[in-house]
Amino acid sequence: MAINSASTLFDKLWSDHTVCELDSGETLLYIDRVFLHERTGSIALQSLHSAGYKVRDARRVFCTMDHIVDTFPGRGDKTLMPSGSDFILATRSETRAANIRLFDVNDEDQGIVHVISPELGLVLPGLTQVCPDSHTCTLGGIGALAWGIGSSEAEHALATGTLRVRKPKNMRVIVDGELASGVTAKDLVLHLIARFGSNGGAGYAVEFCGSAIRRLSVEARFTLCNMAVEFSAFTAIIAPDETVEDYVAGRDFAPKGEHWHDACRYWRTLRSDEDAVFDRELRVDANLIRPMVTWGTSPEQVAGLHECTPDPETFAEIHRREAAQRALEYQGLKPGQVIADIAVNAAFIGSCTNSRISDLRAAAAVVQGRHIAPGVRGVVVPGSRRVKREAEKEGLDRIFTAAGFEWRDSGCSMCFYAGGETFGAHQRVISSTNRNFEGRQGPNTRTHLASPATVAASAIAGYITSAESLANSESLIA
Ligand SMILES: CC(C)[C@H](C(=O)O)[C@@H](O)C(=O)O
Ligand code: SF4
Repeated sequence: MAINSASTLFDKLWSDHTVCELDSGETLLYIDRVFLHERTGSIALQSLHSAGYKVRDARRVFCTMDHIVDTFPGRGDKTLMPSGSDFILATRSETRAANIRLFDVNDEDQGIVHVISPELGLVLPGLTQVCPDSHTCTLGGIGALAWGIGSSEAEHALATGTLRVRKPKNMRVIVDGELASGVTAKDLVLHLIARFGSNGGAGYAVEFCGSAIRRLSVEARFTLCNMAVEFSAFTAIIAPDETVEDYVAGRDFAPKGEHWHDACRYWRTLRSDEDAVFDRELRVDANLIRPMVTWGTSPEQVAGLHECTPDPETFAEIHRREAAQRALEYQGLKPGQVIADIAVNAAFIGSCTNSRISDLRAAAAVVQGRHIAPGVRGVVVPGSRRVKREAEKEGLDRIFTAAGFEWRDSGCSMCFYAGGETFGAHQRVISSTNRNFEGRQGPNTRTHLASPATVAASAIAGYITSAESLANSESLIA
């Protein structure tokens, strides 16, 4: 096959990990890291075990308890989800039998899978990492080639250290300009999905680049790449730079000494060539982005705070019209309602999208010295126990609890209804998570996705608002 000398970053990582091309048209890729969690990982391990296969190299496999485990302080193996502890116990015994490092319920490094793998330096720029979890694309933020797989693919990766994958096409999303103060990577990704649709990335590996991306912290890059799957992309990636090197340096499992320098030398080659050709290119002007909040039940049903819920009749395509009708009905909203006037019952700060220390700092900065509105329930769930400890060291927990929020232990918690805890039917939740599908936070619970700062401001106001509008309205009252 003729190889074009100019390649994209994605092509380079793909070819660096290619074991061979298969007759099926797939590529057999070398997998550097497999991550598991108790929801799907336990199933993959049990099935592998009962089929009589072994984990090929347990040193490259890690597992955490995040999805089903409760987040109440003092938690144990019992869960609100009926039969949840079966997953926990199975995960513990299977990982022990396979000699896999497990971040158990109360391990001090436990946390949401996509939060802990970069936090501990287990995933690194240029590595391939898979996990039976769709938000594995988060790790593209560090320059890793990471994507979510199914449980049976996880079995294949565990048994062989490789995976058969059909190569997606290349897309480049260039984000130039500067995000206005108070506008975050979450608003950026919601804006992208609003403009190009929740299907806009289907069939592509997306590289984010441009001046606005270079300015993002690594944690913000994780937020952006996290929602690549809500854009239907195979995955997303951002070329590692000095910001990434600073982030990785000194982490527990990061290379040290001479290995560190070798690693950095390799990471600096990890960029798309100037003349690399992308199959599709999109441009976004960061200056135009404002805080965004979803009104419907898909991340593409999203608008700026001062915009209105749409009138479904105005959609030309029938499927969009019907989807909008159904979404408004589920959400208990009418056409033409101003987003910023919608009252909320609950606020949730957490998830692999927005539960890192910078997210908690941003939310705490809004909450400080204020109290959540009467009747609103606020819950903050740090993404990992390390994030929790750091937040407590900085006194963020006290800011949240003084304002009336619950301060939890780490895990996925109410990002995803696992059959246990929920805010309840018809409760309207402003949430820093990534999915607003029907039932996502529990049967008939209504979800509005937003950045942590917007979630915090809305909890204080009792209705959807941005941090900036909250401050403005307070100064008017004062
Ligand atoms: C339970 C798990 C497989 C699922 C995923 O794949 O993403 C969950 O993490 C989610 O966010 O919906
Ligand atoms: S925090 Fe939410 S989105 Fe992330 S892995 Fe857990 S359930 Fe999935």
